Amino acid sequence: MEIIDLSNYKETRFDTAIALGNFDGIHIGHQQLINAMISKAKELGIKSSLLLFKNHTKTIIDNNKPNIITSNEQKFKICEELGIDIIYLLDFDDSLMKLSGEDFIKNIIMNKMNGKLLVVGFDYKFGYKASGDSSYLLELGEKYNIDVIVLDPVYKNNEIISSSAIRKLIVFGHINEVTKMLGHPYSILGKVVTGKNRGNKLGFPTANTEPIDNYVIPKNGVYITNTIINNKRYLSATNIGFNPTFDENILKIETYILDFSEDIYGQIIEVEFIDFLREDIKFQSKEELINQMNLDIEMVKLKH
Ligand SMILES: Cc1cc2nc3c(=O)[nH]c(=O)nc-3n(C[C@H](O)[C@H](O)[C@H](O)COP(=O)(O)O)c2cc1C
Ligand SMILES: Nc1ncnc2c1ncn2[C@@H]1O[C@H](COP(=O)(O)OP(=O)(O)O)[C@@H](O)[C@H]1O
Repeated sequence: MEIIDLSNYKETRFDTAIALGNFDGIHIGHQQLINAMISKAKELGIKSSLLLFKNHTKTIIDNNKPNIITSNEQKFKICEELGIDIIYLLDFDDSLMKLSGEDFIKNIIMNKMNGKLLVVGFDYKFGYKASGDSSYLLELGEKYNIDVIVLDPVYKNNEIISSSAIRKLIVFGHINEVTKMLGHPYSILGKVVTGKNRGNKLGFPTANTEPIDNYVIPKNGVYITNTIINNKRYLSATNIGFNPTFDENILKIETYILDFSEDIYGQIIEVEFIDFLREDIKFQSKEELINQMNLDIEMVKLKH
């Protein structure tokens, strides 16, 4: 897979099929759309691609940094696994925001990417103030001789699978549902930072992580997780909360990694959420907390 930054680039080597959208989470609906785009691209003998914005469109439109499910780095990895040929990256800036739908198709899709086929979801919106919808895209496709495929929504339990539905499920800690809708575990990439140095003394050192992006944070509690360090996956238990036993006031995401004893301060690790175990509790003593943590680890071993 090739990653191409379109800020100072123009595709002149080949024609492309392009999936358009935000693709936050790359959930099973997104995956179906991407797979449809890849098979059609193969049929036509052109390259399969995805257009992503380097920054979320909302950061420019209303100065709002929305919570995300997947960072761009994670999207690249999933796209590579799906078999996409190219990821195009575009800065979403003021001038791009103000492009009309028609100019977006002419200036970006045609002139910069040699787009011959566009695949979008039923609710795709484009152009200044999201004025263009899928039927307008079909019209423009006719006008400029670009194939356009609009796909129907994908349902799970009578509900449309959407990034916003998944964000809510994450916030409520419904991890099983999240995994079913995503088709892969929800995971947070974070840098290991120092904490209060209490973990080791309790017999449970924890890697405290500072998320690398503005992720949706699951509700406070203890989770069965997998932690990926240097491409190796370890079973782990993650606590999200304010350490109520110690009356702290900073939200921490901290992970005890089973069968592990390395110093990983400063490293970027990935924590995959597998299941919710229990609520965060204020214990009366350190000993009670340690007893409960031992039980948690037993549960992690049993349930994973
Ligand atoms: C599996 C697990 C469960 C935890 N559960 C709780 C809890 O219920 N209540 C609480 O106050 N802290 C809980 N903690 C957090 C500990 O208080 C925390 O790891 C300890 O204070 C170490 O903090 P430090 O990383 O700043 O040194 C839990 C930690 C782990 C790894
Ligand atoms: N099994 C383990 N799980 C998590 N971190 C571990 C483990 N073994 C060693 N470590 C290291 O120990 C650090 C955590 O120790 P801890 O006493 O909890 O200190 P801190 O309060 O700085 O997090 C981690 O950041 C990591 O570098």
